Amino acid sequence: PKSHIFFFKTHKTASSTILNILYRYGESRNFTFALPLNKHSQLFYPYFFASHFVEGVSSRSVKEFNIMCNHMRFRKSEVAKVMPADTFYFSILRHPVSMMESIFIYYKSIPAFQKTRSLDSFLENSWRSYNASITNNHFAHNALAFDFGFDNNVNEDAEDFGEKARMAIATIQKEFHLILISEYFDESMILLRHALCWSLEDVVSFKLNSRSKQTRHPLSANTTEEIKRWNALDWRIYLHFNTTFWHKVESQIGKEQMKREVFKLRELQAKLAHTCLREGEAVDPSLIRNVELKPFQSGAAVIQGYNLNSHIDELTKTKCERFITPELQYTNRLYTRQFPELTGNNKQIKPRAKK
Ligand SMILES: Nc1ncnc2c1ncn2[C@@H]1O[C@H](COP(=O)(O)OS(=O)(=O)O)[C@@H](OP(=O)(O)O)[C@H]1O
Repeated sequence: PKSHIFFFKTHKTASSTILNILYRYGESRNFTFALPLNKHSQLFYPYFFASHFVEGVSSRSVKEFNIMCNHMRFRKSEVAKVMPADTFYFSILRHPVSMMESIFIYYKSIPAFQKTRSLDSFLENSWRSYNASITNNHFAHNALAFDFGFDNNVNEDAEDFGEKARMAIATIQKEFHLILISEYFDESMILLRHALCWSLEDVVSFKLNSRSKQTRHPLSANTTEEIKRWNALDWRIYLHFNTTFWHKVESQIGKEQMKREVFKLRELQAKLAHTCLREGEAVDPSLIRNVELKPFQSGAAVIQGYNLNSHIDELTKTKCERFITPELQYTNRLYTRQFPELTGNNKQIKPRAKK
């Protein structure tokens, strides 16, 4: 199995669910994580990543890192300074239309969205009134391309658009071993487990960071097309890697084997949900009984979490708890475990605001 792993955590793409898988895998094997400096929850996003953002790099207190997976603005040359040469690089993309719908609600308080009623009204004026130079507005325009380190302020009608899109795709292709697709999350987990030589049990998860139904908004056909035009660079990148994803499925696993493994994975997940979860599924934050397990809330989104079954033994409880521990709390815990000398008992350990 691979033990040097870099997961590039993109925004609103099911990346927190993958982060949880990596945290659990690494924690149970005593792996060392490349965590953000000073107990931050992210690697100083939206600045371009620099190796000294990782705790233990400047101080040289860590000899070797196994896993790096927190939010960053990607820069391969800097990641390569932290991670060993044989590191496996992977990431995940989501359909730019549903991604934008999620982003609009989750980042409702960024300047570009703050005063807009709906995604439709934002898109009606975006070509004229979007101001790229204001902090955090990058979430509103080709957010995926921005995360990967490209210029996100590009227009489909510009003469050099095709060249920019080809360059972005070629760069991602060169720098990553595997690109997963949110819409095919379970299939993605099967591809990942094969690439990492992991067992099926290693990629079992519960969906984290999902929005409550009341904060989801169906989009019209017109809005869908507008989003594809506005986020044309993300759309091109997504189309390309959606195709390569299915090529990989066929060449590396085969469609029939994939079906069988996805079926088994869902069975394992259902069984675990039955054992661990009080309601058997995600619930709104107001219904979460243990405040320690409440996920971070943002913008106009209601982000769901889980309650544990009350009648489970201690060992099972510890296991179940790891599956439903939100990103910020889990990152804090790993940091405390990894750097006990930097987290004296007198320092309070509480989740920081994330975005
Ligand atoms: N397993 C699985 N399959 C499909 N989709 C999933 C899965 N896990 C999480 N999600 C959806 O991903 C959205 C949250 O993404 P992130 O965790 O990347 O968000 S964040 O950037 O870390 O805040 C969020 O999307 P929205 O609900 O549309 O906002 C989650 O519902």
